[in-house]
Amino acid sequence: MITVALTKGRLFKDFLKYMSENDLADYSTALEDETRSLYTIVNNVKFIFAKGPDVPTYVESGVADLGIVGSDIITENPFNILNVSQLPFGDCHFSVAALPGQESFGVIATKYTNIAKEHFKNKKQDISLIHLNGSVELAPLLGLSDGIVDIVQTGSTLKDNGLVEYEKIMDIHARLIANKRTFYTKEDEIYGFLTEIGVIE
Ligand SMILES: Nc1ncnc2c1ncn2[C@@H]1O[C@H](COP(=O)(O)OP(=O)(O)OP(=O)(O)O)[C@@H](O)[C@H]1O
Ligand SMILES: O=P(O)(O)OC[C@H]1O[C@H](OP(=O)(O)OP(=O)(O)O)[C@H](O)[C@@H]1O
Repeated sequence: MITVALTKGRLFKDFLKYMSENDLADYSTALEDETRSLYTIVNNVKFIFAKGPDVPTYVESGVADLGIVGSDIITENPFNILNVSQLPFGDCHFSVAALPGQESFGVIATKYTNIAKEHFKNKKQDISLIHLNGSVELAPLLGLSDGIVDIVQTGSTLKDNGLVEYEKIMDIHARLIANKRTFYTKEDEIYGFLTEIGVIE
């Protein structure tokens, strides 16, 4: 049996859509189970449902063999894992955003402090960072920060809060990650699963 760590939110919905578009009804039907159970077994594959930032923790330790996670998560906090491939969903990007007319950025609020720190360091701009856990768009509206570094997908959250993008920092995609040891010790099962779901040929 192999174990695959998934997130519970957007990426999970994208993965289900990918499974149903690729005629993998066995998986999509079983995964659509509406109970609060945090794992399910389909065709000898155990899927566990975790928070995004915890997916690489399960994979690094080897209690999960594979994981699906946003590249934002593993860029913000590097893990000792195999970064196997990009998946065809979960596309979005990181941007610096602020109220229109903002002239300089001294204070930035973000959930992603390492990515923000690196970005401004590369631009040789001295900033202070405020770490928030969500709803970061509030910070410039309330004067807590001059701007934010955050994920933008449709742009609706920025627009609905009167903020604009100043700079795109990097693209984000869903990634398939694997444990460095079991990727080889469970090679047949892992390759079987990845071939079945069309991630490798
Ligand atoms: N608009 C978006 N906002 C945030 N993340 C997005 C967006 N669009 C795509 N993503 C991707 O989705 C990932 C989050 O996936 P998902 O929502 O399944 O995780 P989660 O841990 O269940 O979520 P949450 O943190 O919202 O509870 C992010 O790491 C990012 O790569
Ligand atoms: O460009 P959009 O399609 O509007 O998506 C971007 C928004 O989605 C994410 O927030 P999320 O809903 O995960 O909530 P959070 O603010 O609590 O992190 C992200 O932090 C933005 O706020």
